[in-house]
Amino acid sequence: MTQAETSASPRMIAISSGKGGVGKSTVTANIAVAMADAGLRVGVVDADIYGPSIPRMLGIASEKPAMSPDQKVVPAEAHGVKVMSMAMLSDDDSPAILRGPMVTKYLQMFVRQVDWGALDVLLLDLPPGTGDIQLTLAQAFPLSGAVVVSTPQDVSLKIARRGLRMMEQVMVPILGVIENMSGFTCPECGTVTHIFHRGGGEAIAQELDVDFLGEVPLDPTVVDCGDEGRPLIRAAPESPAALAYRSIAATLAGTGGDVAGIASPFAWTLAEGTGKPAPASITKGGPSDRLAALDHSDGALFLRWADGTDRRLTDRDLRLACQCAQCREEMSGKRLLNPEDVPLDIRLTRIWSVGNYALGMAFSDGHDTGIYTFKALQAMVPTELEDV
Ligand SMILES: Nc1ncnc2c1ncn2[C@@H]1O[C@H](COP(=O)(O)OP(=O)(O)OP(=O)(O)O)[C@@H](O)[C@H]1O
Repeated sequence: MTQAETSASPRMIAISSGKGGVGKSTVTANIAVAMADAGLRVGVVDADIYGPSIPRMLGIASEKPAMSPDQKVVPAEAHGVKVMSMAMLSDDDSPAILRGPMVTKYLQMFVRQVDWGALDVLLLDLPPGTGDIQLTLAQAFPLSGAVVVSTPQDVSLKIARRGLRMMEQVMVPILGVIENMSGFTCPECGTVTHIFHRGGGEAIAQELDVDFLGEVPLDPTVVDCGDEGRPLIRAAPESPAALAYRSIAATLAGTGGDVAGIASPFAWTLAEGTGKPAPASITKGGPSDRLAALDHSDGALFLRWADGTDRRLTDRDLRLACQCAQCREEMSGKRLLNPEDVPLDIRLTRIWSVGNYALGMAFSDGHDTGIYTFKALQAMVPTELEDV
């Protein structure tokens, strides 16, 4: 039975890198084909909106995509992999002028407005870096996990470490580290020689307690393959780099990476009773930082965590705890909201998921800019008595 038959949505894996040019897109294209060869239904979102290269690497012609009868974009398909990329929508140069919020908008469209059909895995080739765009993307999608690609050089590994920390902050599980261009494959005899310091990726993985997924050697054929639109895994399937791609793909396809807890995204409108997330199963000793159930009654929100513990917080306590810039001074953390201005009968009106790590909440006073991290919700103690 495939993954898609057992779960409604595909496993969404982000392929990230702290800096550009480390081979993130090449890795994405090759492991996508390796997964498709292994029988998985695979999609790739080329989220590297400023330098989309997946279509070229997979030999996809730059034609405007067709629309499905229900007005969704039909993804391109090559080597058994479905692809959506900015390169398919515009000229090469135009994406660079997009600002951060537009990038997120486009990418949400790439995930939700594309006629993917049934998929087992959706790989997201993220833009390089650890800035706002990457953070927003990690928040916008219910990612099952992220992979960090790095090269063996010290500076690149330091940057990879930053990328891993960023994913940790937004509670995206890190599925592992890939070291690319690790050693040189001789074009004559296929022997791999380590020209840079070896083992840095593995050391970072160890240091941060995540898996080391493998090392892909530097192979001049990779460059020609990328330019010819034929991934190495097809052009030289027995080369050391192709073997590495296949082994990484097998590990990623096999590892859980599924997020325990209620399915996201969701948006629950309390008055209408629409969009309430279904409760998820609870495992003894399960993760305490995943939400397993949400309920609301008598002016209070009930939260149950995946380890079985729960918490009841009144709507007013939640409104008072808002950490947004209107309610808290950013630097000092001082509360700007006067508790006397918050009516005793204030009510929650909407609750929605923010990535895998927080809830957004709207209240009957019209306030809706607060983001409540699971961590903050767990640490909350009722404040109403002392505030009134
Ligand atoms: N293992 C490898 N051996 C040799 N060349 C490689 C290898 N991996 C990637 N390359 C080459 O390195 C260059 C950069 O690769 P790629 O475009 O995949 O990097 P990227 O991290 O996605 O870059 P960007 O910052 O543009 O997103 C390409 O020319 C590619 O062919």
